[in-house]
Parts: sequence; C-alpha cells; structure tokens
Amino acid sequence: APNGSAAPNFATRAIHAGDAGQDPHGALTAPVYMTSTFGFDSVEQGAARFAGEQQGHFYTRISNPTQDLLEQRLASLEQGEAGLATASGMGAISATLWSLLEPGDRVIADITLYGCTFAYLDHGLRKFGIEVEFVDCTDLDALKAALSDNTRVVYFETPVNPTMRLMDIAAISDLVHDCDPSIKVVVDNTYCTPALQRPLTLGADLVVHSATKYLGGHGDLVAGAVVGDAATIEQIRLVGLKDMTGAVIAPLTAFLVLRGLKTLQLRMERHSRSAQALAEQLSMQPQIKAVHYPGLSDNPYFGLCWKQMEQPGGMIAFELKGGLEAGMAFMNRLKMIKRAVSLGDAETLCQHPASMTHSTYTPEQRAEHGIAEGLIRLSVGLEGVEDIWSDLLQALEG
Ligand SMILES: CSC/C=C(/NCc1c(COP(=O)(O)O)cnc(C)c1O)C(=O)O
Repeated sequence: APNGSAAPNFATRAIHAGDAGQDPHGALTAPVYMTSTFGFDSVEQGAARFAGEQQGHFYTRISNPTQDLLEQRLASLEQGEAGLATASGMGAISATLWSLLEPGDRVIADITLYGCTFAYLDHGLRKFGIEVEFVDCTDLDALKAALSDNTRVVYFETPVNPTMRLMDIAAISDLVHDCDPSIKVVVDNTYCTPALQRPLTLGADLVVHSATKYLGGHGDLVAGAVVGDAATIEQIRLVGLKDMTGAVIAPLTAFLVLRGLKTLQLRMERHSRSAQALAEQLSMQPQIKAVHYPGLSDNPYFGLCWKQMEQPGGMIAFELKGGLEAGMAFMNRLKMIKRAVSLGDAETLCQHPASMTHSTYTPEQRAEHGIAEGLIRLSVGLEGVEDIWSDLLQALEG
C-alpha cells in the first residue's frame, strides 16, 4: 500500500469539493464567468480589494469565480492549503520559480526534465543570475552534496518525462528539509496526478501540473496549476502570475478542467490498467530492446512505485533493438495511434523525445541527461486495449 494512503473519498471530492454554492440559480455545473473585470459598490470597496483588505474579485488576471472553484478543488485533491490555476504548465512552473528566486539563488533540479522546463532553467533563469545545478535526484548522496547556503529550490518530476525514472519524494523532502527547512521542494506531478500520488502528503512544499494532460484529460485545452501552502500560493498569484508572467487561465478553460476532474480517478485507473498490460506485452517482443515502466516487476523503480503511487500510470517509454532508425520506421507504421506530442489524452499518442519534446537538449546533453536517441514515448489512451495492442504489434512486425 502506498505511503500517505489515498485521500478519503478522492472521487467524491473531485466532483464536489469547493464552494459550489456560488450560483444564485442553483446551476449544477460551475458558471463560466466570461468577464475581464468586476464592479465595485464603492471606490472604497475597490481600493480595499486591490489592497487585499477585503475578499473579492477585481480583475480576471488575478482571480475569477470559475478559476476559484477549480483552485479549491485542485487544492483538495492534492491535499494542499491553496491552489492557483494558470494558462499552461509552463505558466505554472515559471510563475512559481519567478516568485521564489532572486539573483544569486540556486536551483537544484533532476538531470531529466520535460524539454521546456529544462530550457526555462538552463537557458532562461541562468540569464538572470540564478545558479542552476542538474543532479541525479535518485542519488541522495549526490543531492545532499549539491545543497548549499544559497539553495532555494529543489525541483523534479516523478515519473520523469520521458525516461520513467522515479524519485523518492519522502526521502528527498526529508533530506532537503533536514538540511534547510526553508528550501522549497517542488514536484511536477503531471504524469501521476493526485489520483495516483500526492507529493504534499510526502513532504514536498509545492506541486505543479500541466493540466493540459490528465487533469483536463481530453486533449482539448492547455492549462497549468500549482498547489501548496496558502501564503506561498498567494505570493505566486500576486508576483509570478499577476506581474512576472501574466499566464492567466481562461474561464472557459477552467470550466473544462473542472469537467475533466470529475472522471480523473476513473480515467487514471483505465490508463494504468491498459499501460500495465501493454508494457508486459511489449517486453516480450523480439524487436524490443528495453521497456521502461515502473509496474514491471523487473523495473528498478518497482518497489518505489508501489510505495508512493496508487498505480503505475499511463506512460511507457521503450527502445527498439534497431535503435533510432527502427524506432522511426515503427512510429511511421502506426495507424490508429497518433504521432503527436502531449500526453494524458483519451487518444493513445506516440512520439520521439529526441527530435520532439526533448529537442531543447543538445544531443550531448541528452546523452548526459539519460535520454536515448532511439527512445519512444507512448501515452496509453482509453481505447480498447486490444486495439492499441494490435496497432503496436503490426507496427513492430512491419
Ligand atoms: C511541446 S511538447 C508538448 C508538451 C509536453 N509536456 C508538457 C509538460 C509541461 C508543460 O506543460 P504545458 O505548458 O501545459 O505544455 C510541464 N511538465 C511536464 C511533465 C510536461 O510533460 C509533452 O508532450 O511532454
């Protein structure tokens, strides 16, 4: 059984948590407040809201009632005090780090990150005098040695996009906070969602998401979120979102993410069950060199997977014996499965990290950061698993 056992009635709170009493007409679904701005009863009320002395909306870049319900629901699901929804996952990540960091500070990040997160750290933050150190965070000794007086953030994904390594959230959080309780441990929980793992219950300080993926769940939106303690979330809202990025979520998008959350647990169960079956099938095929899936009993992260995750999730990475050339030919033979980036959609998606999602790394950096040129990433969808398998098999057998 996983640590920090599943929050009670997760599925119920994914449908009901938050202030649903907001609609005077009793509408069952969240009203979509398509408004840029909000009127004040008096100048004094406006001033009080701008000053934060009075609760209430004043401009949709800072808050909006539809967004507010989504933030309450996400905070409940991740078991955090507060949440902030954003225009994209990169919006959540950049608004968070812009709020937490100043020149001279140091960020320690795992060696493998989603490509644009890597680019934001490696090509972006460095330009503003922030030290960035990439460390294999599965190696706690290396992580401890990298901690320094000016370290303000430790950042990682688990499972990692795209290589499927797992990080021990509790062990990392304890190690970092034993060294300095003020260091923020920031976990990107996109691959799992709170349906499968809740980093805040394992000692992390903040959780970020690309809500574009499983949270929305239908490949029809781009959005992000960050969840954590109320004070830090308020700082990220008023600094990182309001001023540093402007990465505001649209009210209609917030509505669509709310709708996605209602089936999140159901979908994650199906994604995981299908991925487990497909990973086992793939690993038995003669063309396959390696399958990286934490639900496989010979996977090096199998124990950690069942310690901190409810299920192994819907993402699989694998390599063919014929390397990159065979991988490209395999992907070009797929019929139902879409050749597309992103993940967590109802549709099964297949892509080539080296030339797509992780092309922000140079080939040398990919080698250094453990991303094989021939690696293929599969986001297992909600189609009949037998249909997904028959497409994979015909493409393998070429
Ligand atoms: C152009 S590639 C398509 C996007 C992909 N990933 C996104 C992503 C983000 C950023 O999230 P947005 O800003 O909502 O895309 C943050 N964190 C993680 C673990 C992610 O996977 C992708 O296909 O791997």
